[in-house]
Amino acid sequence: MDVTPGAGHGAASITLERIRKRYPDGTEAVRELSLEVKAGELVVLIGPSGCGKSTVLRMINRLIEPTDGRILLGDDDVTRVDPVTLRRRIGYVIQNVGLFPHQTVAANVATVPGLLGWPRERTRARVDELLKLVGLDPGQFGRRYPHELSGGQRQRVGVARALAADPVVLLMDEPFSAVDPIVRTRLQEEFLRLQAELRKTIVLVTHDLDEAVRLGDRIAVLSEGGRLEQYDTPAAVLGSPASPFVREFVGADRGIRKLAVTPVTREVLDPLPADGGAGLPTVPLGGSAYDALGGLLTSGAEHAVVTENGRPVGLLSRARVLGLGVLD
Ligand SMILES: Nc1ncnc2c1ncn2[C@@H]1O[C@H](COP(=O)(O)OP(=O)(O)OP(=O)(O)O)[C@@H](O)[C@H]1O
Repeated sequence: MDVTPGAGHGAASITLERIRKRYPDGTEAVRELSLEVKAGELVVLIGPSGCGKSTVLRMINRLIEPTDGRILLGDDDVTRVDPVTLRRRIGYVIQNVGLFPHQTVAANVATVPGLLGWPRERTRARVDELLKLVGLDPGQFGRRYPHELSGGQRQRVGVARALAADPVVLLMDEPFSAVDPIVRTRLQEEFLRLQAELRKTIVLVTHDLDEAVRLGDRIAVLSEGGRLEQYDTPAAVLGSPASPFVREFVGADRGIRKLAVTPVTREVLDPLPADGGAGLPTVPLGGSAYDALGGLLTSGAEHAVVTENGRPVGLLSRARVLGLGVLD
């Protein structure tokens, strides 16, 4: 089994082997797709509307049955596992969360532990732990009903519910798209922190390229019929699109987007001047080239001092930063 270093407890790889989905009306939603997601990896499926992203996601937890092909969770063929048992091992988060409106937040999060017959105390402790994990105070929010929450809070409850029974895989279909852009960015940041801790295997569907670039360890770009156009890191998808389709899809501003996923490394630094760069703006080593450029433009300076643990290690020029956004 393919596992990324530091994969979370029980995280399983997902292997799609030549899967196909033809709906009863003859629509070929997915013609043939093979894809491997390593244990502990966050993979984003992106592509234009109708290209089959949701169909692929729902075949993994068998809300939709594949017409052909195999899907493995770790070494288990999902088509041989009872679908209900399967879904308890897989967390699923959808756009409008799908919380039960007449149940409290705590009861919503406790859904799967309840189905699994966990003792009440264990369930209660788990619910409290998860609400804290997603940044909601259990005492304050546990007794509320979904309509008494903001959109962002509902989304967090959705994530807590999906994580409740410690699933081996998390599937997320446009999880952050129902909230406004500012809340979305904050939820994405919180989610990345959570994932750094949990290291679940996650497949996330989105329309939003910035979200894909920000969240994905790897991005799978799909075109109509679930055709895999490129499967690579965000920097590679932006920097070296594998086909005219991908080039067009990632758009004209991909150079800027590439800066956002490219760190400032020692290789691009010049030596510090004799005065140590006094008065120049500072940027951290390992920070994004995009943020470094932002710092340079805001201060109006041509150079910034790059620091590591607060100590200056070199000089970064505007030209060097812009060079990092140059594309193949
Ligand atoms: N139950 C169904 N019966 C027939 N065709 C369907 C069914 N569900 C989806 N489709 C079709 O399958 C194709 C893929 O749909 P899917 O929802 O997987 O795409 P998507 O990439 O997730 O789209 P979007 O980004 O708009 O949500 C589309 O052409 C859609 O119309």
